Amino acid sequence: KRHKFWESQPVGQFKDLGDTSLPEGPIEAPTPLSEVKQEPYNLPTMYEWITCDIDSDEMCTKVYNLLANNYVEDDENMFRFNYSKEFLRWALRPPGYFKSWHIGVRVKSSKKLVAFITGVPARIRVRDEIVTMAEVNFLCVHKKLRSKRLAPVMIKEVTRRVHLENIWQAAYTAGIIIPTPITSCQYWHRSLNPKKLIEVGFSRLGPRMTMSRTIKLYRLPESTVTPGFRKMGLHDVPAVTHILRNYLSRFVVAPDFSEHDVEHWLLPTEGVIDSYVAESSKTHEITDFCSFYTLPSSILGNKNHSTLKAAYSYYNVCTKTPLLQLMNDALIVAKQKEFDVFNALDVMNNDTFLKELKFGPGDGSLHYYLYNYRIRHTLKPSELGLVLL
Ligand SMILES: COc1cccc(CC(=N)NC(=O)c2cccnc2OC2CCNCC2)c1
Repeated sequence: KRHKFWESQPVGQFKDLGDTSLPEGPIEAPTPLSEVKQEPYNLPTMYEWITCDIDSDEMCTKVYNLLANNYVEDDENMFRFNYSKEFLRWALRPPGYFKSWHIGVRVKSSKKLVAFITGVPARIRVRDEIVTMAEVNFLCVHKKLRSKRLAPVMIKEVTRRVHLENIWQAAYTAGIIIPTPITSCQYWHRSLNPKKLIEVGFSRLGPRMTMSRTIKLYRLPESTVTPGFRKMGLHDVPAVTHILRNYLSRFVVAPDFSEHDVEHWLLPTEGVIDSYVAESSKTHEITDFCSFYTLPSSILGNKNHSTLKAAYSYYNVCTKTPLLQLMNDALIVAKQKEFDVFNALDVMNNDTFLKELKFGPGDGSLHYYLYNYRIRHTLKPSELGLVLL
């Protein structure tokens, strides 16, 4: 398949798959900062670049509305991600973030925001190398401006601004296959509110299943079972960082989280991120940890429901409690918080609980990519320890 743009970029090329003579690591060397293009790429005449200050409620609302109306839909165009403003502020302002990497395109005359792309800095370990990368996300072009080849120029502009900060690698995901996935993950869904999921067409009643039998199948206990299971607090950051770093060290690609990163990414924020620890009553040590983020979807064209409340598995670590039991407790608290569905990818050790906890396979894949970094062999999802938002 012709990938005009991606065949011009420093990414693994399909033709290179299997060529073990190519070294693992950066594909192109950094260029001297003086040689990085100083001015923004050209846009079609009537459009201009803007840096989106998401601290401003007005700008954050414009970004929210652009995404809510034009961002990723499922394959059957029945649902569209509906990231909240609080979620966007959390996702885009981690330690060391750059405002200049929150990039918008607007119509010069009307000042209407018509496209968006972002990067946030992250230290990512690839095998034994820790690489500071940009995590690129939220690439969105207004539905009315599709096929104007805006996406390539937005990708080049975020790349240019990342280069200006002396960062030369990036990580990103997509639901489509472009050159070249480092791994391809399956997504799985665990019904929490099966009646609503069937009403809105997210799920279908199984063969030889009635609605009441289906509701009974997915029923969960009212309360969690793990002793010492409680919400994570600020004072847990050092212990959570310790067990999380140890756990993530097992994977080929994983974030290199500091305590400061854990404080940002994993401390509970209402309606954005939920995280729980299991504290031993005897030793008071933190033995386990689970977390999920809140990403609702708009339901397109259902007369009774407008929003699907979805939880997405984030990072989970077990040192004492069986992962099956810890994740069942995560399902229980998600149900208590009235989520309709709990989603997970088959990354890390998730495949050990998905089927047993009654997750069903989703109808698509999520592909992970690195920019300007070659991985010698495509990874299995279980070798990946990175969850993007
Ligand atoms: C249910 O509403 C949807 C609205 C839009 C798209 C999809 C399907 C889909 N593409 N799902 C995922 O990509 C996905 C499924 C399970 C876990 N994480 C996921 O994506 C995350 C991570 C990548 N950025 C989007 C959120 C579903």
